[in-house]
Amino acid sequence: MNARIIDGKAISAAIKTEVAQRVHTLARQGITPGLAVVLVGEDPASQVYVRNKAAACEKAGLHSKVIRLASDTSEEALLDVVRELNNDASVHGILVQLPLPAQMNSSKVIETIAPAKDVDGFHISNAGLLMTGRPLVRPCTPYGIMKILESENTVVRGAEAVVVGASNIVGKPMALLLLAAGATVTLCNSKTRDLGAQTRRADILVVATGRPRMITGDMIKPGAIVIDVGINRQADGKLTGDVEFESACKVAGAITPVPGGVGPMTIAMLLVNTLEAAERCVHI
Ligand SMILES: Nc1nc(=O)c2c([nH]1)NC[C@@H]1CN(c3ccc(C(=O)N[C@@H](CCC(=O)O)C(=O)O)cc3)C=[N+]21
Repeated sequence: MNARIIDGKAISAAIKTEVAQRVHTLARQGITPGLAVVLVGEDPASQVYVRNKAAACEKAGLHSKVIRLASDTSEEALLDVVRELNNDASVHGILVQLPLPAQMNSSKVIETIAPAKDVDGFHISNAGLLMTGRPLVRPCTPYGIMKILESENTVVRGAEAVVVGASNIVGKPMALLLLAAGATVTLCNSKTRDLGAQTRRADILVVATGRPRMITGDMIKPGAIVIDVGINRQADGKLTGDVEFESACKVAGAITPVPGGVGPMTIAMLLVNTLEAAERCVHI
């Protein structure tokens, strides 16, 4: 058997087209959705992501600005920038690129962002709303994965879903979104005993560990849908996921590639979250 390769670029393009239409509708009411991305330091990977986000905004008709701060910026100076953006009516979404330099307390920075402008969905208030089943802003990567499942017509209700990796950014919100959609969810972490025994039960397997190729074909249930969140740069410069693609393809029913899978969806959902933050300004 050979897995169907899920085209995250195509799914994200369709979402971005829909965003562009809704941006056009808002424009008639005199509102242009605005995203502010704050980048502290010169991490080259972060620079690439930030450029991609800005380009995607421009293409969909959103306004975006990037605020670049030196890597030795103090936490208080960054908090001042965030507070200023909170008070800026032209800014509907604020994203502080992670990871932050060591002198910064990321939680404190995230908790300073106004929850309604927290388009990453990382603020404790958005995390709490998601946990209690009335989400406001959903984290972009898990939200994008739900859109992939929808686009693949995957039956989530009643399915066995296994999430590997329990981060606040991907694993935990992913588990909550799958649970809300009716899946039976197992959330694995780095201490999980016999990981393969867990992953082999999964109809839906989401892997977000940051460990290149750790999930191999023998750990996958035949016919499963496999979602690879990993983006690992190899020595040869190429990207690889957290799933060993070649062996996984022989067992899975469908699989997301890296690149071209989850990554583009994250950006598309960032646009959706920013658009919806702007739409909420009209409705209240
Ligand atoms: N506050 C915050 N929010 C984030 O959402 C956030 C962050 N910090 N820090 C870094 C990670 C990483 N991230 C990616 C987004 C898109 C791609 C993406 O579009 N990837 C393409 C190509 C990537 C390439 O070629 O380098 C793909 O997978 O096809 C990747 C990674 C968002 N992040």
